[in-house]
Amino acid sequence: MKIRFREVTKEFGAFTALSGFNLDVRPGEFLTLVGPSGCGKSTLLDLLTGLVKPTGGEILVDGRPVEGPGLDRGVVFQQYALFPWHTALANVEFGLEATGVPRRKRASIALRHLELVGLGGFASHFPHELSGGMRQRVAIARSLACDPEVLLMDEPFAALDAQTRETLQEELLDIWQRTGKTIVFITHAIDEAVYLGQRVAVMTPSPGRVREVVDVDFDTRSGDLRADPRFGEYRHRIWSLLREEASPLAQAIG
Ligand SMILES: Nc1ncnc2c1ncn2[C@@H]1O[C@H](COP(=O)(O)OP(=O)(O)OP(=O)(O)O)[C@@H](O)[C@H]1O
Repeated sequence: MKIRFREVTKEFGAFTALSGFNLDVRPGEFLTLVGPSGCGKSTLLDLLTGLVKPTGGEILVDGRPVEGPGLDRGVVFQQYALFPWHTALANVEFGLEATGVPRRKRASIALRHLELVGLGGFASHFPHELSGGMRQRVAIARSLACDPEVLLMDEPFAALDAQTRETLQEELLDIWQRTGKTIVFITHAIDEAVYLGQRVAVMTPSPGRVREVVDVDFDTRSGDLRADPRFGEYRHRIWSLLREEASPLAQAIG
């Protein structure tokens, strides 16, 4: 297994955010994680990056406990987190500085990754000259340029309009297929989880744990997956799981 969460608990003072959380992620897998607001999705990602320590249990990457942040794990957040005073190229290069890549090599690696996300012609643009979708592409390029084995994504497309979001979803699948990265992708959106994930881990409300992992098994990932009748079936299955877990009040008003 690439990543293992074993009986992970996370408490913030008296509040338990995660309890008995178990999940395995396979090498090269695209796993999506859905759950209600506040169920601990972002906390899980913080644990996986090593920015936060679990209260109990363990998180293993390649069989080794996560001790802190590492270049083997790249992160893309909802907010672009680009430096406004740097060009797209310099933003991607910045990520490479930490990896010890010699200065003269950084520009060519950065450009190659801007090309990978379709922004080869925008290397000298500043973030304010780019659309939201383009800025998020730069953020993805910056993470990929460091060549992490695992890409952790926390609602990276949530702030984008529907059409841009669908375009970026397609592009991300393409990048995943080309690079073979292991991707853990957090989302609120059931459609997005089904479209992107080979498996969808459905979480319970706080304290979060895995309710069920749904295998999403399309014959092929090419073509319009959303038009496949099975897309609707998976969507409904996940919706039902989330609804079963919702509070009686939410069910009554929902
Ligand atoms: N540093 C912290 N101190 C105290 N409580 C925290 C802290 N970080 C998170 N929490 C709490 O832990 C719970 C889980 O938070 P988290 O952000 O992981 O949820 P989430 O599933 O990502 O939510 P959303 O989908 O709304 O982004 C929330 O109730 C939150 O208030």
